[in-house]
Amino acid sequence: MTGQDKWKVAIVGSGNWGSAIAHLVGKNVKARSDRFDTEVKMWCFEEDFEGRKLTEIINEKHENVKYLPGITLGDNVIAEPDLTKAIEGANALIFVLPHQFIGKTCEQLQGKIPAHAKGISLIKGVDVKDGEIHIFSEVISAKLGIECAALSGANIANEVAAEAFSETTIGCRDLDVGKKWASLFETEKFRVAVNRDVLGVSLGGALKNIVAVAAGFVDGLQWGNNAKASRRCARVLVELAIDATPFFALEFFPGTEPETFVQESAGIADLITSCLGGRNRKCAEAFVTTGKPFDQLEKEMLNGQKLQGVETAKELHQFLKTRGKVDEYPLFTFVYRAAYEGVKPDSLTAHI
Ligand SMILES: NC(=O)C1=CN([C@@H]2O[C@H](COP(=O)(O)OP(=O)(O)OC[C@H]3O[C@@H](n4cnc5c(N)ncnc54)[C@H](O)[C@@H]3O)[C@@H](O)[C@H]2O)C=CC1
Ligand SMILES: O=C(CO)COP(=O)(O)O
Repeated sequence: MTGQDKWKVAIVGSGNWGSAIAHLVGKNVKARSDRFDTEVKMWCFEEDFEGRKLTEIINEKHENVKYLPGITLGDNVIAEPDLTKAIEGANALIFVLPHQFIGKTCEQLQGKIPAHAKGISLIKGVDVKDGEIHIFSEVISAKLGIECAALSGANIANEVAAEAFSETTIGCRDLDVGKKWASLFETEKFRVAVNRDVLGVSLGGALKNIVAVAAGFVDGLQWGNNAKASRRCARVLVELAIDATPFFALEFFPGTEPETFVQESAGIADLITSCLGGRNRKCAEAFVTTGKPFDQLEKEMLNGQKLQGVETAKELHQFLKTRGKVDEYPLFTFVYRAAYEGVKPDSLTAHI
């Protein structure tokens, strides 16, 4: 399949971001029916909501009442609880799940996707196993035997769904295919840039989730605005983040283009929006103010949505340990130790 063929789209995932994307894609496939089949199936991990199946409610109300209430999905977006049925006949697959679920989901899809199909990963995280690290586009490609691009940016889902202005980046090795993906997502208010840097686009989104946790600690500590702006807190966090992310990317993912972190929405822009308004930041602030562990805060504060930052900090820590590099990434290591080993968030300034 090339950028010229007509695409039939399926969305694998239906959480907060998955549903926001379904809102955009549902509209775009109708408006661009010369390029896309107008029906979009969206796989939902089935659950009960107020005594009924969530998929039934979504298909009746055209709204994901649990993960994106108040936003219409369009009657051409069909929620489907059976994964195999959801992807049947599709040749363009959008993967948008919390990163901890993608491995098992791909295993269920093995042998069911034609080799000419195209994939795109909207997942922010990394896969760490047996001392190896991979971005999720690589995991999807390896497990399903299809080309897989990446989309990432400063994209808080509720804002994108409400059609507030946002930018994003698609990394795709074949630029024609990348442009076709862009035409599936782009609206006047959701601007899409395309480059070939699948690694940089993916790593910016994965690593900023850890930094957003540290930013939440700083907010929770309530040291005031002077401290937030000081060299040892916010500025150091951001400076370290700006350094550490491309440094990590170039060390372990050779071929990453460092400009992506500076120029693209998938880089610093996402770092900023996540440190200001993301779920990782919010729960990390509460971690400091309440003293509750992250898994409890996730349950109490996110209504089924999933935190990615502390999990990524743990996975990255395991990886850095196997490579003897823990001390070379003090910010990532600090977040791991504060989240899992009882290191006090207020010792941040001593650690970085
Ligand atoms: N929400 C946001 O603002 C943004 C999220 N992202 C990224 O997109 C990815 C998906 O995030 P969201 O759509 O927000 O998800 P979410 O955080 O809303 O997670 C809830 C989703 O996980 C599903 N789920 C729960 N248990 C499952 C299981 N065992 N197997 C499969 N699915 C299961 C739920 O059914 C639900 O659809 C993440 O990597 C996230 O970092 C990227 C940009 C913005
Ligand atoms: O990726 C995001 C914004 O671009 C969302 O970040 P959180 O998962 O911290 O909400």
